[in-house]
Amino acid sequence: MISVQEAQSLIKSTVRVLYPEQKNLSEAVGQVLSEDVVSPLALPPFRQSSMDGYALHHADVAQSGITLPVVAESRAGNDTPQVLERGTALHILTGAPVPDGATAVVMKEKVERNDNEAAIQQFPVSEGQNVRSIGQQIRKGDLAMPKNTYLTPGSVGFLAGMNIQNVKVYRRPSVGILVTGDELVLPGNVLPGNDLPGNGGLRFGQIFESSSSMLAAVLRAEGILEVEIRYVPDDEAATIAALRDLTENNDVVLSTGGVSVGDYDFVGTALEEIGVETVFYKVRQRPGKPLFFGRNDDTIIFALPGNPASTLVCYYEYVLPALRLLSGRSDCFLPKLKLPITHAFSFHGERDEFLKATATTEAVTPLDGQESFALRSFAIANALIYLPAGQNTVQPGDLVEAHLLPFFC
Ligand SMILES: Nc1nc2c(c(=O)[nH]1)N[C@H]1C(S)=C(S)[C@@H](COP(=O)(O)OP(=O)(O)OC[C@H]3O[C@@H](n4cnc5c(N)ncnc54)[C@H](O)[C@@H]3O)O[C@H]1N2
Ligand code: MOO
Repeated sequence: MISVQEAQSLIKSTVRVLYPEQKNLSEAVGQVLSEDVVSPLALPPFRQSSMDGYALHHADVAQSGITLPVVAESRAGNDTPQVLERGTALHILTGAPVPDGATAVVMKEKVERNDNEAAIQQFPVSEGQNVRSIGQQIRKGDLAMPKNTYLTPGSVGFLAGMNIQNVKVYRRPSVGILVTGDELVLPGNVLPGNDLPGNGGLRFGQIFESSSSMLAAVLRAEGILEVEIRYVPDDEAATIAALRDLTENNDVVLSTGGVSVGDYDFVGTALEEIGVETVFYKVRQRPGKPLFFGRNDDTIIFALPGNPASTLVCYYEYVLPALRLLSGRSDCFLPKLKLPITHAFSFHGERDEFLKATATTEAVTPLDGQESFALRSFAIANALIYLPAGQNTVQPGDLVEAHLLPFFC
């Protein structure tokens, strides 16, 4: 059994970034640039007014109240270059080209307009005031965004403003999910005769399968939509066949259940049978001890423990970082904050604990119902508290490490 830190560093050292692809800019948000983007033009491309007002030569305003004739107008979209004579003013609107000869724009609120004259109620007027210079944001040929930058909506807007329509980004992984378990019934798949009052549609011994919807949901939240889900009973041959198919067809395979030591846990045998190389098996943590991580050619494989809360903790702490590394992100782990805990908590044993919690920027509260079979606390959690085995008793106000889930805002 290895530590949480050893497991996470093995993931970092094992996972290699996927090859890049050309993507339409509008579809590339959330992906990582695989090459530098250089600006093909200066922004702004011409001298622009940043205010509605009057363009003039700043030296023409020798005192407040000076009056200048208004000789022309420039509005946004004006495509005719203009020249301003000394001693005159030009009515200008925000975003419009500033004429040659004008060195400043005085905002409308500081001007009294009478017919064709503008009385400037400001002194002094400084050179360059309210004028955006050519290339003030970026010059032609400058590095706009370096390789390995994560594309946010802001990045998309910035690049669109340079007429960049396609970008080269690291590919997102495709994911195969293998769900194992004889006891599982797919939601919505209630068999005739089973919908007896009071049993919710289940036969004795059955439960509704929840982990595949949950995994598809966290993958969707990460922008991963290429997801293939296979369901198998606790049967060795079926598990081997499905795992082999998924491993051949995907960058990442996640299995749920059947990875512990039970007589009907066939995932371990199947992994061995198809030749998956073990990177680690079992992590000193609760929940999620029987986590397996391995690789087979270009595919990485996580066998996630079946208890749904264990599945999700392992997803956030190990699978998500691996998916991000594959996609070219280096900031792959959940962000961490040291926060005071609001309630006392203690545990026994030698495994580190991950507790479902609600966090604010001020404090973190462990939730009731930490058992690994239950998702009720996870349903409202926005953080995990990480307590190493050495910190097994905490009092209100003690600082603990909170790992913020992607939904923490
Ligand atoms: N003798 C031992 N028994 C167990 C050990 C151990 O060390 N020795 N470890 C326990 C721990 S910790 C965990 S976690 C589980 C993991 O076992 P598996 O990965 O083999 O999971 P299963 O037995 O198949 O399922 C566990 C539990 O979760 C439910 N489940 C499974 N898949 C789903 C799903 N897709 N949707 C909803 N619920 C699911 C399943 O019905 C079981 O209740 O092993 C312990 N045992
Ligand atoms: O890890 Mo098990 O995940 O303790 O229930």
